[in-house]
Amino acid sequence: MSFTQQLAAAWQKNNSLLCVGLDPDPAKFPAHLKGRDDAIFEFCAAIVDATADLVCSFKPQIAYFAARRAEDQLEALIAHIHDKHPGIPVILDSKRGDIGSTAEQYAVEAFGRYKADAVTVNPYMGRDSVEPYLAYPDKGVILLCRTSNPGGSDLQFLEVEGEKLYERVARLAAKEWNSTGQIGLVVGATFPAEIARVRAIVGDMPLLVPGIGAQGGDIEATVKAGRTADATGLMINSSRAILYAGKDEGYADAARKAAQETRDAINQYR
Ligand SMILES: O=C(O)c1cc(=O)[nH]c(=O)n1[C@@H]1O[C@H](COP(=O)(O)O)[C@@H](O)[C@H]1O
Repeated sequence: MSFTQQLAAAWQKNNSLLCVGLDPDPAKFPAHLKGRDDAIFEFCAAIVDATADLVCSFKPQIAYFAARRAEDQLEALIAHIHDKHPGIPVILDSKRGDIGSTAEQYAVEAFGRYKADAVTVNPYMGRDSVEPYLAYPDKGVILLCRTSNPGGSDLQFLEVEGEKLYERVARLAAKEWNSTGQIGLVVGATFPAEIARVRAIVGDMPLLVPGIGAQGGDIEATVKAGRTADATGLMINSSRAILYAGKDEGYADAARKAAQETRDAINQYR
């Protein structure tokens, strides 16, 4: 099954547009996990098991694993999701962006090593930095377009030949690069007007929308700007607000409650 088919099935099955981001920071772990060799895996797997029926996808962020030499725990976590919660797509958030021959290696990393269903990619080096990922016809390739961070405007909002740079990325992605039909775009929840603009350019393409929760993006504005005619089309990511909803041994239950509330808040506006 392709990434977009898997995502469509997960939207339906769990009645959810919520993507739980897995950004494990050991400094924020509950005391009973501190000092354990497998703490990162244990922390994330408990969150995954507590929220898997409430989400349309999981998004592990590679830096949180690589910074602590915990890539083996990232591999184990993705295998755990595939094994215990089949059908929930895993987006590896690595935001790679390099020229073709090196991008080929990053694609092997994401799809061969980690067995992710989709990967985030920085397309600002152009077409040939995206193409190597499209050699995997069933895999999702989610391109940064209009990012949620304040500095995103420094470059992405520049006017180029009559359009904004992020609009050019959206147009190229939808009209010229999408040979597999598996491209998606990142648009921040902190910029709902631009979500609407991107939606108008790209049709039904899936949008990964981070920025609700800890970054303060507005759920109602995000959903109304980004939903498709069938009230799907979005993977609305929340990481810290779910992962660290609780501080003690009950953290997974607290994460479930936060995920449920977020999913329901999103569904209210679909
Ligand atoms: O590609 C991303 O996932 C991403 C793009 C973007 O524009 N903004 C953004 O915050 N992200 C990621 O989404 C997550 C947001 O985390 P929280 O702010 O804790 O919900 C982090 O993993 C970020 O790296």
